[in-house]
Amino acid sequence: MTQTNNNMTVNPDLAMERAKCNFNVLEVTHIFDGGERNTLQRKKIEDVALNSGASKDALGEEHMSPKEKYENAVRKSCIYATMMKNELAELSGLESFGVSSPVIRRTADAFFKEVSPFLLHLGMFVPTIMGQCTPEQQSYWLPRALDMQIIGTYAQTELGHGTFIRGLETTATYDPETEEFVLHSPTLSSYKWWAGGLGKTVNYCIVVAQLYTKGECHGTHPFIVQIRDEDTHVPLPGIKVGEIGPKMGFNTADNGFLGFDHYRIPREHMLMKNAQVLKDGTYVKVARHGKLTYGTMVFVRVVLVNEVAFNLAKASTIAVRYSAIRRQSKPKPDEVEPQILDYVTQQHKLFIAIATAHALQLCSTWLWESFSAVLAQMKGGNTDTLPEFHALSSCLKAISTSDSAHLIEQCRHACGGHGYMISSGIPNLYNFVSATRTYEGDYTVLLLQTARFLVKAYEQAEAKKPLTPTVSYLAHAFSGSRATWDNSPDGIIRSFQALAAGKTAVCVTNMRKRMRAGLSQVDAWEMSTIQLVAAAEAHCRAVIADTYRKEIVRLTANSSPNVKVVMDQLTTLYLYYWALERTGDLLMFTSVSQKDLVDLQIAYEELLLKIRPNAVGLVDAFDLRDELLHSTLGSYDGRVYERLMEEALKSPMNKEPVSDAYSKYLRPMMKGKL
Ligand SMILES: CC/C=C\C/C=C\C/C=C\C/C=C\C=C\C(=O)SCCNC(=O)CCNC(=O)[C@H](O)C(C)(C)COP(=O)(O)OP(=O)(O)OC[C@H]1O[C@@H](n2cnc3c(N)ncnc32)[C@H](O)[C@@H]1OP(=O)(O)O
Ligand SMILES: Cc1cc2nc3c(=O)[nH]c(=O)nc-3n(C[C@H](O)[C@H](O)[C@H](O)COP(=O)(O)OP(=O)(O)OC[C@H]3O[C@@H](n4cnc5c(N)ncnc54)[C@H](O)[C@@H]3O)c2cc1C
Repeated sequence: MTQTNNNMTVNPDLAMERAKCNFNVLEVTHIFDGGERNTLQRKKIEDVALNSGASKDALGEEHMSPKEKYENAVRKSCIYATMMKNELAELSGLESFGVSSPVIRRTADAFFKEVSPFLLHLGMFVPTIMGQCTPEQQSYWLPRALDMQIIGTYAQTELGHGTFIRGLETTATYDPETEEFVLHSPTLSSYKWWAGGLGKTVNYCIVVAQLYTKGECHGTHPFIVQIRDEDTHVPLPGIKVGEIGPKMGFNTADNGFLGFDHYRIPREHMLMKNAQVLKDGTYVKVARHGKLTYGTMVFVRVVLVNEVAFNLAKASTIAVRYSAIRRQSKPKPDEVEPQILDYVTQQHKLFIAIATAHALQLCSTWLWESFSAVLAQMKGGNTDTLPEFHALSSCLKAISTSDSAHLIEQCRHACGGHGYMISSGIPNLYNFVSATRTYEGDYTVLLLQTARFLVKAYEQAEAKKPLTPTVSYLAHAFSGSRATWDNSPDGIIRSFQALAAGKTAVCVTNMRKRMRAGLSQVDAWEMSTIQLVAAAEAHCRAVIADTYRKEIVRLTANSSPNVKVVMDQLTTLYLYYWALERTGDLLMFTSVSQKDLVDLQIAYEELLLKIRPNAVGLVDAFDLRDELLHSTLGSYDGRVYERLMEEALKSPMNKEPVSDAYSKYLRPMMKGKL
């Protein structure tokens, strides 16, 4: 593994762990990166972007005021944007800045402990222009956006509605006299709320509003709207815009609010790929599927699976390296205190995080490829695969973000008190990832979208109609007997599928019973939603397990024997872990016995011991440079205590020997003079 400083002194425990590792770390790096070519390209990009030191701050972000933090984030965003235009675009094989790649996104993380105020420009503004504009509109807006002559965001959510897009209240009313749309915020709850970069950074945004023309509402549509002067950056007349205030994370993203007072924009500023308003106000629907205007959200849901895999890889790197250098307690009085990584409970907390990072990384690549295939079909006018893809991307977004947030928090627990320090890097990772569970579609809401699809697929299976690939297992849901338990990887995956099918069947049966008892379809659905969410979760676990296993078998076909073994151990660990988490369900829907489960628990514990010697090698294989980790606990050299002390000494509280608070409050109080 290449490090920036080859002469570093490494903590002896970490050095010992690296000597113990029995597989070729670089080979696993290639698997995680999706091939040797990608690794080489990533390293080149990282070298150019990070070796200059431009990502570093003189004073840690955490010691800055909110205003200083924001300004510093803008400063570094501009440096990074300029690098991307100049050096990085060619290196990454991108034609121009803006069409971001995961590697470019990841490298940017070295510049920000929280996030860039440009995240929404790259993440949603540019993709919406690419996905929702006509070719003419694109040729006008895209070059300006890619060149950062304009900076934009995506303002959909309002104070009153986020989930229920059809309930948005902002109106865009067409005026044929002037050939303009009049944007208006009729109520407080209709104010746009949350859009990243809106508070202070952007001068344009995509606004999602209810379209009215000829007195008729045609539902929500996207518009491109200038909100600040291109020269002075002053908000334009009719625009009320500001920043929404401190949050749990995302504090450098200047999330904002936005209101319109009869604000006029040209007709051409409606994004017209999927629907158009002609000069005379006639509404023309172009798209063959009603939900294509939700396309940017689907894109970001796909991207997020990769994003959280990366953040989980970071958290597990920090926690595993720290657990290798940390020694605590003395279970054997005559021996030295063990590394905390030797505790089986610690391995139970951490190895699933490593395995999940791999599982999600591989699923994200597979999901991206499926997305590309769906997009290619849609280009030819065929939207048949969209419902399945919507169901798939919804559940993968929900489960990947939720599992990653949970496991990052588990990594923090694994680091004891020091994990609670901002300088450990884990709190910022958690704050970032826990938000991903909510934004771009809340966890429960998205799983219920998948459940809709599962119920329909179940009914198709019942009617012996053909099923789409991700739910083909439902065809076996009507055998009448419980699935046969078998603890081989394929056997466990079949059991996960049986759980998903069984849970879906229970939902359908209960809904039908409730409807027979007099409930409406909507109420019967509502009463079953706890189980529907559980069914969608089970379906998603089956998809992840199946994809992870198949991809690892494929990707390690030519690997060296020890790499094959360790990758197989990780996938097996993932399967055992989730089987043991779902023992109740397995007992309900498969033939598993109490003895089978006791045996599985023992096999799981033995697997942890087998993985233990390679644990540091496995996180080294994520190949995350120190600049990306921002962590006192997780650096490659393991100088944990030195770094913790160095960081503590940087605290502005340590600048003066006696705090002003002493003379102002403590002394008067102690002397009875307050
Ligand atoms: C380069 C980038 C690098 C890195 C990126 C890193 C970070 C990310 C970048 C930015 C993130 C930061 C900020 C976050 C931004 C945001 O959060 S933007 C706002 C996002 N908002 C949401 O996600 C709202 C969630 N709500 C919805 O999606 C929908 O409203 C809904 C809950 C799905 C329901 O919609 P609706 O009420 O209109 O529909 P239904 O009546 O329930 O369903 C009707 C049928 O339509 C189907 N459907 C719904 N959605 C879709 C879709 N997207 N595609 C296809 N089909 C869809 C639905 O299944 C129903 O089908 P039916 O069952 O056959 O009837
Ligand atoms: C950090 C961050 C950044 C964001 N950035 C942007 C941005 O740039 N642009 C933008 O437009 N938006 C942005 N958002 C908004 C985000 O998309 C919404 O917050 C998200 O979609 C959830 O919607 P909501 O807030 O309305 O939650 P709500 O829908 O009010 O959810 C609250 C609770 O109600 C439950 N619930 C709601 N509806 C249902 C239902 N039908 N069935 C069962 N349960 C339900 C949910 O599960 C949840 O438990 C951002 C949010 C965050 C946190």
